[in-house]
Amino acid sequence: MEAALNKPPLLTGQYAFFFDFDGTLVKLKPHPSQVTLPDNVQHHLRKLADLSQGALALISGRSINELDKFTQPEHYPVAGVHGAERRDINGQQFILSLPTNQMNAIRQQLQSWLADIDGVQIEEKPMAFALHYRHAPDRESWVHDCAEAIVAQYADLTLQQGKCVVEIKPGGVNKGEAVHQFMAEPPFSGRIPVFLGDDLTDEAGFDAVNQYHGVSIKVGQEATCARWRLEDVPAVWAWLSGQVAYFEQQRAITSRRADYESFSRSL
Ligand SMILES: O=P(O)(O)OC[C@H]1O[C@H](O[C@H]2O[C@H](CO)[C@@H](O)[C@H](O)[C@H]2O)[C@H](O)[C@@H](O)[C@@H]1O
Repeated sequence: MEAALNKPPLLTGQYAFFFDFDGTLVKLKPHPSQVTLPDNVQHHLRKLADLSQGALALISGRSINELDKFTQPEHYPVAGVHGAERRDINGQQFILSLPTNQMNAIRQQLQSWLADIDGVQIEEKPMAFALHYRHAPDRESWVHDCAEAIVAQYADLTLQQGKCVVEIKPGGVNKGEAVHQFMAEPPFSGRIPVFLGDDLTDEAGFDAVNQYHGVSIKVGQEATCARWRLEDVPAVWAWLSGQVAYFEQQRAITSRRADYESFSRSL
């Protein structure tokens, strides 16, 4: 583990919240379809979005469609596939798509190399492929070779490493760019960004947030450019619940003070 980082301080200002999904809001599971977002965490996310005037977004390697299934009925502002797709607070979508014939050719190549390998899973997204080897650790280097061979054929693609996964995604997109795009528009602009994430793809998000002198929070023990650290997913849940409780208390105090001032003016 690198230099010890402290737990984040209690946040007391006007913030914009950015959450990674897998390994941050939900515990990692053997298969991508097995993760669940607990009801109380959903509840706290909803409250935090309300308390920050909607300045809360998910920024994930998963597709927007997938993320919406986990958070329904809420449709948060969201960046999916590491920023290749994004939906703003008004529901407007910005999609960087790949040509259909390119997606077809990649799918075919990946299937011919990897489809019958036990424990390797090809996850297809609208403009990317994630190659999972959590259940075939001895195949890691073969999976990486295949991903590199694909990327070598297309100038518009790049690799993204993750936990037991290597992804083939469009070049030039990353979570940092997604943070900048959200921060340029309401209700995020003018607020201090906070980003929580656990994996390599989140480092670009931390870097962007650090540029705003914001609050970057690494979940887990690996090396990072984040400035604060939380131990694991349950620690994120506890932090979220504590922040919501604090903001609610502040809102109640402000409202009582307003009542009192209006009462004293009426005397
Ligand atoms: O950016 P994230 O929200 O963290 O998404 C990153 C990738 O997460 C998923 O894969 C990871 O989580 C799975 C479920 O716990 C786990 O089985 C897998 O080994 C991990 O790599 C998701 O499947 C990918 O599409 C995301 O890009």
